[in-house]
Amino acid sequence: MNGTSSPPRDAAVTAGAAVRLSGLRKSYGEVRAVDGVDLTIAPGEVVALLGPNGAGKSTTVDMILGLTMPDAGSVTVFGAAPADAVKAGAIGAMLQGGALLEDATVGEMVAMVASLHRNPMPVGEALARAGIEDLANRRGSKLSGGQKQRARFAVALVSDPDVLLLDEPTAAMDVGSRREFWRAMQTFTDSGRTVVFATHYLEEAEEFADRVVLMRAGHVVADGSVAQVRALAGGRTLRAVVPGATEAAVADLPGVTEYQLRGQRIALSSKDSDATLRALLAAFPAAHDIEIAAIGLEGAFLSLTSEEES
Ligand SMILES: Nc1ncnc2c1ncn2[C@@H]1O[C@H](COP(=O)(O)OP(=O)(O)OP(=O)(O)O)[C@@H](O)[C@H]1O
Repeated sequence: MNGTSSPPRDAAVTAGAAVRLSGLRKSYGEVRAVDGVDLTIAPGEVVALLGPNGAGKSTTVDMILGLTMPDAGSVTVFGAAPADAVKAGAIGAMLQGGALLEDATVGEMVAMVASLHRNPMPVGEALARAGIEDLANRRGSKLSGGQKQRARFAVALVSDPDVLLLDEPTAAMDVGSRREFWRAMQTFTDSGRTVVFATHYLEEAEEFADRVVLMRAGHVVADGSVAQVRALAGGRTLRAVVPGATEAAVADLPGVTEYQLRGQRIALSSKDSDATLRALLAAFPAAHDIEIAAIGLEGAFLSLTSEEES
């Protein structure tokens, strides 16, 4: 788990990092949009950037893409400056409201972007991966919000990039489209590509990211696996009926941070519910009606992003 001043991971990862941000800062007038971010993302990681409105997610993404110049600090993408990585086709991006041509068809737009790159994937493949083969002949002006997002996805994919940066990719999609989008994304990440996405949908981070970077007011306030970030805010709750349970035995279970015992019923919070459950069943094999509930990323998110500004 890394905090705001996370040390670089081991040297090999740092050297071969897909994305490396070091001391990154960007202010707009008085607003410190990004205020000292250090982050090393390894190839193959799927990272969710989470945070409330104005946390600095889009500004961070824009700096990784070379669209915004940092005031201080550095960004490298596979060791190169963002502009060079973009030129080499190593980065694909899907931005909030990224422009699409009104009069060109989806197929034409994707083909146009493909022609700018040295080793693009076939246009048909990009359309298929984005799940919009049937929209190849539809003009930009005729697309729904969700379809536009998928057209942007095809555009982002066609250079066959090593890193995909997605700023709230599913914002305009209905539940079904969102699911399909993430299924398509899974195919992309299964091939070892790196994905960094900003989202407000906690469940998307929970379901699809290997790693969650929680931002608030330009800072990284938590960085780790979904389970780690959740644990930061209190872990999970476990309830069970446990014949023979005693206060001392419950208090002794590993990971327990607080507990209540009423007759045979226990309710506890644990920072390591797997260890707690194993020990509980070993000590009390007759335990039954066991329920474990995650505090949820939402709980962690709220508690970590609503703290008083330090
Ligand atoms: N071009 C700009 N000019 C002035 N202020 C800006 C600009 N871009 C961003 N900001 C400010 O910087 C801060 C961070 O904005 P940013 O868009 O990076 O946050 P975000 O986490 O992506 O938010 P959201 O979830 O609402 O998209 C905000 O206070 C925003 O108003």
